Amino acid sequence: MITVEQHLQRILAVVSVVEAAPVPLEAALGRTLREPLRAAVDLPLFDNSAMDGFAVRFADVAGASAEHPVALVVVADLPAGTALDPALRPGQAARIMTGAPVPHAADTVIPFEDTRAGIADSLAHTEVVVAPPRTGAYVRRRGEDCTAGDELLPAGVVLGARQLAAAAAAGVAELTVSRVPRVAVISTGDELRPPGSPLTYGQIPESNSTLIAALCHENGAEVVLRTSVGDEGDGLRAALDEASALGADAVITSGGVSAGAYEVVKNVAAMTFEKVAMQPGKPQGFGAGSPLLFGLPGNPVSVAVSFEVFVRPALLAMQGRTDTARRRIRMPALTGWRTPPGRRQYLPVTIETGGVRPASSGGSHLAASLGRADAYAIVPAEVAAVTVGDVVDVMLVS
Ligand SMILES: Nc1nc2c(c(=O)[nH]1)N[C@H]1C(S)=C(S)[C@@H](COP(=O)(O)OP(=O)(O)OC[C@H]3O[C@@H](n4cnc5c(N)ncnc54)[C@H](O)[C@@H]3O)O[C@H]1N2
Ligand code: MOO
Repeated sequence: MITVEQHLQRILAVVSVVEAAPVPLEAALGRTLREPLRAAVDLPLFDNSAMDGFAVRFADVAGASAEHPVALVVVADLPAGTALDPALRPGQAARIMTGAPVPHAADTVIPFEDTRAGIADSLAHTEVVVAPPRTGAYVRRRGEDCTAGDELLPAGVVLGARQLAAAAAAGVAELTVSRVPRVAVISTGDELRPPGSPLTYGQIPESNSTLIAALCHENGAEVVLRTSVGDEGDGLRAALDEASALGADAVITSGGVSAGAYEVVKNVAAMTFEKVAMQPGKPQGFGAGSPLLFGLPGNPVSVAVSFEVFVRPALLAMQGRTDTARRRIRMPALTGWRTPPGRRQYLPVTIETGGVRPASSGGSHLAASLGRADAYAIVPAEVAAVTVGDVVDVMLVS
């Protein structure tokens, strides 16, 4: 048996990064950034007001209080978007709304709440009844967030909502991102029928392609072919040819890689087969050609775990992602469980207050229980059992 790291290393050693091209922000969600995002403008672009109120000269209002209000003459009205920059003489103020440019002649903003009449009759005069805490109060300074040319994101990060919003805010309309990798998903097994179709004795619903396709989408890849083939005949060979014709970057098969009499993937696909010291996911096939071939074992939990451990890092590396590892935390076990001898365990668990609890007994066929899991507990090969309170590594997947 080889270790998880050995198998992963062999895979990552032959992954090549797909092409990159500029796309509009609307098309960039979930894609990997390939050139750093640099701000096109200063943020904020200009000194502007953080509050609805009055732009004032600090010196005029420094001594204001309820007992000694300071009366100011309002000489301008500044909504957000205005291009006005009125001059203010001593004793003068400009009414200003949140986001409007603060006149160069002002240095401080007084919110309506700190004036006697507030917004009422605020276009001609106002009386300030609370002194601002300091010069510059409620003024959002030009460039305090970033200045034009600053690197806001490095190449290699995935673009989510917050990253795209940062680009938009910084005046950037296009980002250079990786092409979406193309994946073919092939399930194997005579017993498989589409979910929901009538089943005769011995048949089961086909679920691995649903799992793998969803995981591909979650990780930035598109599924260009999804099919199920039998254990005998030319189905697998034809599906592999079709995957190549469709320009697949990777093919992910499930089933047909262990020690039985009808191991179609083992018989047909140009893969090397290994036993990896993990449970589930022991039998693994991999083909280093083009497309890359991943031969995952058929058991549904084996598929889910194998995808996380081997396929996901490869798909992310293909997109140029610098961080391909799932986030791991350490949490106590809320109940104990048994572990397989000599193999690293990846146990589906639920995260609860104060720790993790097994989502199943650990059998690699327990597909329904997998629906409850939001993480995998990772237990080293040399640990024989986990007891309540033991702190375990937990790989977060949702
Ligand atoms: N004599 C041995 N038998 C087995 C070994 C072994 O070392 N020696 N390894 C076991 C382990 S561990 C695993 S994991 C499985 C892997 O088997 P295969 O990859 O050959 O997968 P199949 O036999 O085709 O299927 C296994 C299991 O999963 C079900 N399955 C398959 N595909 C799907 C699908 N698309 N959707 C839902 N369920 C699927 C299938 O019906 C089987 O129950 O081998 C052990 N045996
Ligand atoms: O290694 Mo298999 O994936 O345990 O069931």
